[in-house]
Amino acid sequence: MSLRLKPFTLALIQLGNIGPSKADNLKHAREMILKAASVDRKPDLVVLPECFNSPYGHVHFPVYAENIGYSPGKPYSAPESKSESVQMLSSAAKETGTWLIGGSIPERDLTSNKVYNTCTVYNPKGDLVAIHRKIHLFDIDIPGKIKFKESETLTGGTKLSSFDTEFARIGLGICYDIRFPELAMIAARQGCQVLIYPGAFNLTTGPLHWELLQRSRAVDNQVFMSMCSPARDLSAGYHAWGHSMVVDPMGKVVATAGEDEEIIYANIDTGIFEETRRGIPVGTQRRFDVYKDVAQNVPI
Ligand SMILES: O=C(O)CCC(=O)C(=O)O
Repeated sequence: MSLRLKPFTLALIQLGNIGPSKADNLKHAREMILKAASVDRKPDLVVLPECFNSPYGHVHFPVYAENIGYSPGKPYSAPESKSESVQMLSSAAKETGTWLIGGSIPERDLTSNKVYNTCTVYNPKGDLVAIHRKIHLFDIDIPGKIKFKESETLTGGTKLSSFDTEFARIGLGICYDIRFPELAMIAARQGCQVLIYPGAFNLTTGPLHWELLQRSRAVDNQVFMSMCSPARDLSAGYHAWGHSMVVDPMGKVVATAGEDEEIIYANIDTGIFEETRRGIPVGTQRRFDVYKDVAQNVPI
């Protein structure tokens, strides 16, 4: 059943000071969630970046990984979770009374022993209501620039994820997932009006692709698209691009951060959503009769 988009305020925390101490990372993230919520017009939804509790790199994932008590097909829980990150996020959502997309953390599935890059989502009561395991792993090699291979230690998720709030249906992805338009397209067709992907692009692909990809997914699907990055830290092993961003369904950047730690806010406006879909009705003009085979597995 589709759910009507209502106006709401989104806060993105471009978190800095992510170092080797998980306890310090969690403490700082918690302080920033409280700070993001302690403004006159409290945001409805607060978002953290990808890998906010650990340094970013495949060697770190297994070391920082936590079991979050999730088994596919079983109801989620938060209060019973033994994961210190889940406990912090759940209590911060409850304390602030806001929805919270808890960026992502390395997650270990105790049954399979596999490690995932996982986003967890909490309602204002602190219940864990959704999880997304990064589907497309960040394996790239641009000679002389950047080589990264998440698949050395991570396994890709196998499920699309979204959740319903009282103001929107929100589709989830993590970083590299944005390069695969199918994910966003399916989420939009399933009624998501807002797509939020915690991410951490880099200084090679960030300048060219970070904004381009978000504006593309927003325009393709006539949705709000947002990615939340860590702040740039040139003393860390991985240099994040920063520039956390919110794009509206016409492709306009409505909020953007710089490179440093910062909280940005965006008012999600239903007018532009409705006008875009009314004015450019691509949603009802698709020619599946012509491109019905597009979903076939034909490599480019
Ligand atoms: O796609 C990119 O260029 C960056 C992706 C990335 O940093 C990630 O998936 O963590």
